[in-house]
Amino acid sequence: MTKAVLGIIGGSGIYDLPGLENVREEAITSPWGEPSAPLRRGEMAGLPIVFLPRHGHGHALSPSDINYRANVDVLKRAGVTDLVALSACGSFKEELPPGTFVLVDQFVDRTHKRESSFFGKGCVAHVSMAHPVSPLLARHLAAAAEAEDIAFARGGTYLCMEGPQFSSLAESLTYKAQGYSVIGMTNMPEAKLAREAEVCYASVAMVTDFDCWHPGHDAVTVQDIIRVLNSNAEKAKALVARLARDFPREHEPCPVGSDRALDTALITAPAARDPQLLAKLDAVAGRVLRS
Ligand SMILES: CSC[C@H]1O[C@H](OP(=O)(O)O)[C@H](O)[C@@H]1O
Ligand SMILES: Nc1ncnc2[nH]cnc12
Repeated sequence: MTKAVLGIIGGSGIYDLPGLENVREEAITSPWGEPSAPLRRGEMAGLPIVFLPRHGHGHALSPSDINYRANVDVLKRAGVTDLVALSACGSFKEELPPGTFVLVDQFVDRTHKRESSFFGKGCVAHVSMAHPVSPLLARHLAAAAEAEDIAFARGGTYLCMEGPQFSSLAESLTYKAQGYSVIGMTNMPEAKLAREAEVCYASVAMVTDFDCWHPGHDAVTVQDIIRVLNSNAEKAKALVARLARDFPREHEPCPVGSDRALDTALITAPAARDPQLLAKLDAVAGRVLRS
C-alpha cells in the first residue's frame, strides 16, 4: 500500500493554503528547470499536503511562462499521489454562473507554446488521455463540495487556450457552440504531464465570468474576475480542508489507471534509449524504467 499524499496547485487568487499545519518550505530542484515556487509542505487533519502556487508568488508567471514540467516533476519528487488543480475559468453555460465549481472531466487543448511532454527523442511514450481526470479524486471532491454547501457541477469540458489575451467573440461563440463548459489557460499541459508522471489528477474549475459570449455581460476584465475570485478562493480553501479531512490515508488504485499510465506507454527499445533523458525521467518514470 502507498500512503496518500495530496498535492494542491493553487491558481489565480490562491497563493497559499491557510490551515496547513507544520508548514515547511521545500525548494526541490528539478532537471526540468524552475518550478513556479518552492513547495509548501504540511498536514491537514494528519494528511500530508504539498502546495504549489501555479503562477508563483505575487502572480509573476503568465500561463505560457509556467514551467508545467518542473511543477509536476517536483510534486512527484515530493511523493504526491493525488493532485488537485484549483483554477479560475470562464463559463459557456447559463447554468454554470460565476461562483460555480465545475469538476471537469474532459479537456480540449488549444495551447501551442508549451512543453507538453516529459518524453521525446531517446525515450518515446504515449499515455492515454481518454479519461484525463481520476474518477475517485473527483468523487472525493464532489463529496467535499456537497459537505461544504458549495454549488458545483459534476463533469464538464475545459477548453484550454494559450492566452494571455481573453477570447474574441467569434472564438467564444465557437467554443460555446461546440458544447464546451468552461475556458481557462492552465490545465493543459498540466493534466497531460500529471498523467505521464502517473499522478492522479482532478481539476476544480471555479467560474469567475461568462467569457464574452453572454449578451447580458460585458467583455471579461481582470478587475471583474478578481471580485469573484476572492470569494471563490475562500470556498476553495474550505473545500480543500474538507477534502483533506475525509481523504483516504492509503492511495486508492485509480480505476482509469492514472497511477499506472506508463505500464502500456513506452515504445523506445531499451537499447535505443538516451541515458541523459532517462536520468531526467528518474522521478516521473523511475517506476517503469528501473524495473
Ligand atoms: C486572472 S484571470 C486569467 C487566469 O486565471 C486562470 O488561471 P488559473 O487556472 O491558474 O486559476 C486562467 O487560466 C488564467 O491564467
Ligand atoms: N474567460 C476566461 N477565459 C480564459 N481564462 C479565464 N480565467 C478566468 N476567466 C477566463
